[in-house]
Amino acid sequence: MTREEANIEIKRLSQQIDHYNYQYYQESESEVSDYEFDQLMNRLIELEGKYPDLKQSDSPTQRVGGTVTKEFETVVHKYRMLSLANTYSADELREFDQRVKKGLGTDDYEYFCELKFDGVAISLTYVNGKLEKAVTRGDGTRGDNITANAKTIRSIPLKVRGEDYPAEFEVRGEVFMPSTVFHALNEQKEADGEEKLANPRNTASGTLKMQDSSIVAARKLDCYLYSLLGEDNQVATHEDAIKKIESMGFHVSQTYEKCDTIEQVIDYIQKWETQRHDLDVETDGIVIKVNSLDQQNELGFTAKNPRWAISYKYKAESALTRLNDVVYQVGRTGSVTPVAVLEPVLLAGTTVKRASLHNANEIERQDLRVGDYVFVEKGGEIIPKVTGVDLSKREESLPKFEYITHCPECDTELVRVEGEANHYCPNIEACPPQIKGMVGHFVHRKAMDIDSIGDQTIKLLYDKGYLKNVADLYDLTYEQVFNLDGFKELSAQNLLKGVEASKQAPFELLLFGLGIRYVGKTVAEKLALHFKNMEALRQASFEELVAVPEIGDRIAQSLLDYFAKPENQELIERLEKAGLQMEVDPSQFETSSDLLEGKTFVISGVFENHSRDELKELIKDNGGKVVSSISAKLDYLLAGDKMGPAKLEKANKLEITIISESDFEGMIQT
Ligand SMILES: NC(=O)c1ccc[n+]([C@@H]2O[C@H](COP(=O)([O-])OP(=O)(O)OC[C@H]3O[C@@H](n4cnc5c(N)ncnc54)[C@H](O)[C@@H]3O)[C@@H](O)[C@H]2O)c1
Ligand SMILES: [Zn+2]
Repeated sequence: MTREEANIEIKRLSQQIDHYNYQYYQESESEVSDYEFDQLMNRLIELEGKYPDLKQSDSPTQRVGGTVTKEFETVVHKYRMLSLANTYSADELREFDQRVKKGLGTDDYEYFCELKFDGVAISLTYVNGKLEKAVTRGDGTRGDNITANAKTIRSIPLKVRGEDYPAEFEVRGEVFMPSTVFHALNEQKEADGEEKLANPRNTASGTLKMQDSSIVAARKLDCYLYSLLGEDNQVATHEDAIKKIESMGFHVSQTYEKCDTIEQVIDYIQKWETQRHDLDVETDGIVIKVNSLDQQNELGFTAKNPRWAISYKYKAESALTRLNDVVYQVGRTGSVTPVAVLEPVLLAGTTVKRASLHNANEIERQDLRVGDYVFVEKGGEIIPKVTGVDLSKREESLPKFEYITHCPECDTELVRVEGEANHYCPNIEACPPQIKGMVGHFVHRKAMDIDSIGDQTIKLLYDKGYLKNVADLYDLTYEQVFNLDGFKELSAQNLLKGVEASKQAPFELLLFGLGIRYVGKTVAEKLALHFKNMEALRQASFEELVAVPEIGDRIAQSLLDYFAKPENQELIERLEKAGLQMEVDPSQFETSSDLLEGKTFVISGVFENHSRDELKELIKDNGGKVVSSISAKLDYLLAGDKMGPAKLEKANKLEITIISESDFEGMIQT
């Protein structure tokens, strides 16, 4: 390689890495696997090592990858928040150990091993035992002030436990979304016909950057702390620090271990390689730290990493195999997903024949072609995925891949919604998987709860031509059901009993059961409570819809589209004739009261449990009034986080009663 070639490659790699960093930290998206990313970074480090004079001062090898955003206040870190050097090999760990030994001039040192939690780094500052601020890592020097969001995380104490804490200290840790929470969220997304989230890390990262803390609160994030900083901590080792953090009431993972030698560290790594999958947090490796804080100081830092720590990353298992075909699945909502059909290959102990391909963009980005040799990876997800193409193995004649234009099930031309990656089959009324999916959704436990009808029965009914939409359920006759494969007298009666009982299901469940795009369970509840009955909802204009708290443009438009279709109107008429509940049960209105009769409120700041719109609604429902400016006549200032100082001052001057969200909740409790 000539110097000129090296120069070109360094520039290209830097640009690529900058792009992936931006996507990862700013947009919370991974376009390549961490392993691929780390390979690019290693290549850049290698080239810069060979040609030191070509190294740019702002090279990604010299900087922490993140940036600060405009949406939050910028805070300068008291102690810089750095990255960790990383490795995928035991030999490189042994080299790290040699460097530590040399740097300290002794072999009298210990290591402290922890799992590397795959979330978002956070710094929490406590003054006099109280949480003062929570800041993201940002570019390492400056981060985003996300205190309001961090306060919604239950395991972050607002006040530390006990009396034995330093006057001012900082703890650092990783905010993450527990795997169980992530999977539940995705199930909900699927049921609501929304695009699924890629992984817990990106979801946690995206959630922390939301402007509305009440959504953050609903997302149930968690946080493990793994570092204590400050002038007056009175700890000599990292181990002491972890124990101290724990005694102050912070959440600490119980997976750490102290090791005397690097070989013990390697044992620890092996032990957790498989066990880590049983934890309710995604992990991508191990962090190894020199235990003594004095020795940490002695070793110091490079521009980007501490010299006293390193991370060992587990490589996702990967295999190379031939892509034999691409087939397409049509989901309940008509969304089309491509699936790779592979030459069977052994991966992580199982034979893999199919893998997910995400979407058309992804296929195009990878320039994937049938006949290619592709890399298949099994990460934390259960379904393996295609992560790349081995271009060196491509036959010259392979034609470029063409994504289908028509539905494989009903041959309707596919559409693509702007801003969304997937194609859709718009033929909701007659596309077989969509009909079966719709009925499956309707009878689901969380919707109309007709447990006498499962997927198998739906298929039988559909194949006989008895079921073209959910209203047909209420026209089923005993003879039809009795004559189905595998049905007897009792099972047929049971099925019809279940259908009959569903006529009493509450209106909001029916609304959810209809499977209107973006109308999930909570949205259905909100709409039902607001409009009270089907007719009012059907008549509602776009403006009236978006005026309902938490109903955005997208949901409103979806409802308008739904009710505009004559076949949907007909469906609803049939359901009404069959005797289903078309209005909410009046006993539900008893939440409202006249407890706040005649009282005026100003709402300011950001709240933990409710959005501002919800608070407004609650005040109105209980007879109170929301006004916009503070005057001497005002009764209450309902104050959340980030309230403007001017408002506060004015309220204090006029001696207005300032109440918190929980004070308010107390006021409307009956
Ligand atoms: N796929 C992509 O597009 C892409 C893009 C950018 C970065 N990345 C990945 O991110 C890595 C670099 O990111 P980084 O600098 O945020 O992280 P890092 O891998 O360099 O590790 C540092 C971070 O580890 C975390 N951590 C978790 N558990 C810890 C523990 N027990 N002790 C200390 N720290 C712990 C902290 O958040 C800390 O900031 C890359 O190596 C790559 O794998 C991927
Ligand atoms: Zn179709």
